[in-house]
Amino acid sequence: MTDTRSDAVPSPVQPPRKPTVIVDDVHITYKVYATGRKANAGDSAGGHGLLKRRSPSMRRAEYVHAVRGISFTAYEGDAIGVVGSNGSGKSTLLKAIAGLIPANQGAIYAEDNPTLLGVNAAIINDLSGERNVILGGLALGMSREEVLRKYDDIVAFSGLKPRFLDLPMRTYSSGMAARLRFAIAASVEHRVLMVDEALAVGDKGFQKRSEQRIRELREKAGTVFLVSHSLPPIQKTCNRVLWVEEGLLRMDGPVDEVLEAYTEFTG
Ligand SMILES: Nc1ncnc2c1ncn2[C@@H]1O[C@H](COP(=O)(O)OP(=O)(O)OP(=O)(O)O)[C@@H](O)[C@H]1O
Repeated sequence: MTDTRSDAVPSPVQPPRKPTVIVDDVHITYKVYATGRKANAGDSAGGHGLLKRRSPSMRRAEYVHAVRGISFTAYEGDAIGVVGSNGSGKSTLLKAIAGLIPANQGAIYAEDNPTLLGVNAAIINDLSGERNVILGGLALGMSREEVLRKYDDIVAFSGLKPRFLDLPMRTYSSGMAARLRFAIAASVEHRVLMVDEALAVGDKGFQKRSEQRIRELREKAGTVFLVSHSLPPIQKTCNRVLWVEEGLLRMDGPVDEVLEAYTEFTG
């Protein structure tokens, strides 16, 4: 439509921003089998219950509608904070964007393969930190030579003392393991990187390095999603925030505006 008003000021022409992720009316429902007493009410004919094999028909299926019709578009250069109460559907949404769980309804279009980096990301606990760096790098598409070239930087970024690198990862604290995972993932340039709570685990130095890395990824026109219950990392790195509550997108907008409303909501 043409603006015919004589006082209309022509806006400067901006190059169109390129979408990297389009989430279109996505619904995700988990089907869970309840194993509580009620669910096993028909299961009382003999046996001591706990270890007894139950046929699926005897278990009560329940449905958790974790994401209920969320839509938004992310663009290159966006760093998007994702906030919301516990259990509101943030991780479920990111897992679906990463292609780890299917949407029951709606569609997700993503450029490249979005990488989800979570505190629970796969790591082989019986292998040493060193082996995990190499395997993790290979899994992210680096060549062996590339991983070896970046190895020292990855370890330095993680802030782990080198002696730990020879030990199996099961001997690491959860914070140490999360730092190493972030360091591995941050060594690759991602078009779409999603970080779920990983920044909350490190000390101040690690948090600074992580925030800096997120800014760099964003400057290189990647898209970063950052789920966090701690708001300062979002304030420091993001240009936009999605607020998810009870599976619905409650707000999508500039950082200050959304965080102000969210803080008011959470008290
Ligand atoms: N694997 C699963 N099976 C069944 N229900 C699940 C599963 N994962 C999550 N849920 C349920 O889906 C809903 C959303 O969970 P989700 O983990 O996405 O929330 P969240 O916003 O990331 O929470 P938090 O901030 O506590 O990490 C919750 O009700 C949760 O109980």
